Amino acid sequence: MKCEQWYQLADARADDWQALMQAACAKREAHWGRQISYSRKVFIPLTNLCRDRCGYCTFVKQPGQCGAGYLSGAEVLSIVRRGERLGCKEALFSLGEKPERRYPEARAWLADSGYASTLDYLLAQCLRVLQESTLIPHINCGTASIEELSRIKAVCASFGMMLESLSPRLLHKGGAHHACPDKVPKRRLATLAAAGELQLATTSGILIGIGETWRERIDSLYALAELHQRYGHIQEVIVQNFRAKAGTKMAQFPEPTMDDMLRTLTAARLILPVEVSLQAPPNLQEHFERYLQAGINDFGGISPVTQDHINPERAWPAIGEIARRTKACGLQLVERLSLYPAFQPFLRGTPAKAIAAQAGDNGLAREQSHLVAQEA
Ligand SMILES: O=c1nc2n(C[C@H](O)[C@H](O)[C@H](O)CO)c3cc(O)ccc3cc-2c(=O)[nH]1
Ligand SMILES: C[C@H]1O[C@@H](n2cnc3c(N)ncnc32)[C@H](O)[C@@H]1O
Ligand code: MET
Ligand code: SF4
Repeated sequence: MKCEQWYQLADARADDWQALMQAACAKREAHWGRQISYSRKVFIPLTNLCRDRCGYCTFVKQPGQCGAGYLSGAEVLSIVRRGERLGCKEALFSLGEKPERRYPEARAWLADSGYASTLDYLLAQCLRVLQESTLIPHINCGTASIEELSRIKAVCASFGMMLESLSPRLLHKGGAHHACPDKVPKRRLATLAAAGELQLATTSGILIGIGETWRERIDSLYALAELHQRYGHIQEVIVQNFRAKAGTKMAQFPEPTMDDMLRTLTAARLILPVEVSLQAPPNLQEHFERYLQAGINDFGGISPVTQDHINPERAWPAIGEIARRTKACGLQLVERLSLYPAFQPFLRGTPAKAIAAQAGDNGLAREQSHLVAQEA
């Protein structure tokens, strides 16, 4: 289907969508089979300070609202050790954008600790996790230059940055991305392209229901598909539904419905190349198993240890519960590693060794080496 035809589906009838959802499921099954994956992770909010002000975000804090401003090395390691004990494989470092450019407090903390920037501190913590634990960092630090990304590549297996939306209107006064230099679509696209140049396995995605139109949503999906066609580095695309949060500028903004999610996921599955994993989070909607009917093959990072620091009021369903509801849909929930196997050749040095150690002894074939062998 052409881009123009997707635009026109904005006001399609339920019947039309039924057939498209079936096509999305058939496409999923042809490549991913009947297995739906998730990654067992710990979430490490290295700093809640951020120079941006997204209208939907409760993660962001001001100096004085978040202790020292940064987690200490000991705090990071303590989260990681708890994760190791519960079989986690991924350490998701998620943090605010370049807070030292906004806050003297952040600059002072970094200088006292011997670091020139948040990125330097992040890289030091990731290296330590890589060297001293069995977990592998997945870094979600926002926009970055190609030089920064090449340093990032040395200490992780994969990088994540949501495109969010290509809509430039969201940057206007009253929009979700007003006063957010790091949410300018061009800068997001440039970061994703630089990751492609470096052959850094990348997770991206869109946040839906933040004021974008259906057309803009389709444009965002096409932009991600084109990036992957050009560089081959997009390992997964997340379609995440906006949740309104008290205390934010968008507290009264309407949330996307289940139908919005199903239609967007269907479009994503049919627009993106099939080898790009399609992920939706199970904790942001009651009947998340319905996403399976729109062609997703992955539920993303789920933690038995930490909360979802981005959506702290939305507890993850227990992994057993997700497995049960997936099975009731005729599919099987399986654990995967943070890096998909097609991307192992991207890795060099320490991250390559770490992934080989995680993938090496699971007794599965190479193409399934990102899956964790199930108990008999
Ligand atoms: O628990 C969460 N994990 C989030 N993840 C992690 C994700 O669920 C997986 O852990 C990774 O995709 C690795 O598989 C993100 C990763 C990104 O690269 C970009 C955005 C997100 C957003 C979230 C999120 O809101 N909550
Ligand atoms: C880490 C990712 O979490 C997403 N994110 C941030 N705030 C919210 C919210 N209120 N609802 C849903 N997703 C959110 C953004 O897409 C960000 O990139
Ligand atoms: N601040 C980064 C971003 O918005 C990381 C995720 S939000 C904590 O892209
Ligand atoms: S979503 Fe990320 S960039 Fe936006 S305010 Fe929150 S921490 Fe900052």
